Amino acid sequence: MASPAIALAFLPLLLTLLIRYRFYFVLFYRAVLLRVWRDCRTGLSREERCFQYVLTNATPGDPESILDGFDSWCTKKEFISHIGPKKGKILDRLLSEHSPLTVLELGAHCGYSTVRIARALPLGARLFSVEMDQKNAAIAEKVIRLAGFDEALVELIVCPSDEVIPRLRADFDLEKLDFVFMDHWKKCYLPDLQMLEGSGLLGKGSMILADNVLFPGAPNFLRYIRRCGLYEWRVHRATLEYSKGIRDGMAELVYQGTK
Ligand SMILES: C[S@@+](CC[C@H](N)C(=O)[O-])C[C@H]1O[C@@H](n2cnc3c(N)ncnc32)[C@H](O)[C@@H]1O
Ligand SMILES: [Mg+2]
Repeated sequence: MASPAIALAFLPLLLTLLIRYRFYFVLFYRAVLLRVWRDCRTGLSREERCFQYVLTNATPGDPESILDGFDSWCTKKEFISHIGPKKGKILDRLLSEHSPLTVLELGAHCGYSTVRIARALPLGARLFSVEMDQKNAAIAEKVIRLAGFDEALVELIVCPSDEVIPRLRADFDLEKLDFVFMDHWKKCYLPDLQMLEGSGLLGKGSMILADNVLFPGAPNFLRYIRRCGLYEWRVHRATLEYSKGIRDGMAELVYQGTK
């Protein structure tokens, strides 16, 4: 007799939690449960499913239609953590304001942000995109070439960031990085930033844009940039890609070094 009464007593609390955290429940459903179910049903990864959709719906050589294909899939079908159209517009604006000639991207995944960056670069620019997962990189490579970008503009480096950063100067003939987009595992943001500082590739005015610093979050990275005194910085507040109601942000850093 006691259990229905206990259940009733907890009902308001349960409802409050459900309402307060509804966006996180939706994200968990879309990013985890739906993904596992579709992986089993199709025998494909979510990246492969997404790529198949883009391939059938986008126009080769047209980066806009490729980005639209990704956005449409990720909004209507499955969550994939591309930067997405809303935060993507902040990235677009910063690129058009700074016209960087040498760009490093950490975490290409399926190549969505790679295409987004490449299409905004001035003539003669080079984009080095780093992705450590072989399967993701294989999709990214196809997406980049489908968008019409050749290897002179976009070079995909299949390697963990901490192995490639120390080799950038010698192996890729780089003197200075004008723009770095960080969107790989959040625990790598701080060590990779410090490795970039040590490499001498950051010069006065080099910009670093780091995605998802509020969700999933990169607290050590934010603490460091607040204290180190090497950067002018701000956080662009936004919502998580392809989600409503989950607060996220991108950190924009401008290196104040002397080079
Ligand atoms: C959030 S996804 C990147 C999304 C992509 N930037 C976009 O907006 O379309 C993160 C990717 O970073 C890759 N990654 C994570 N840590 C890495 C590292 N240390 N070095 C290279 N790639 C890494 C993962 O394999 C994954 O594909
Ligand atoms: Mg991201």
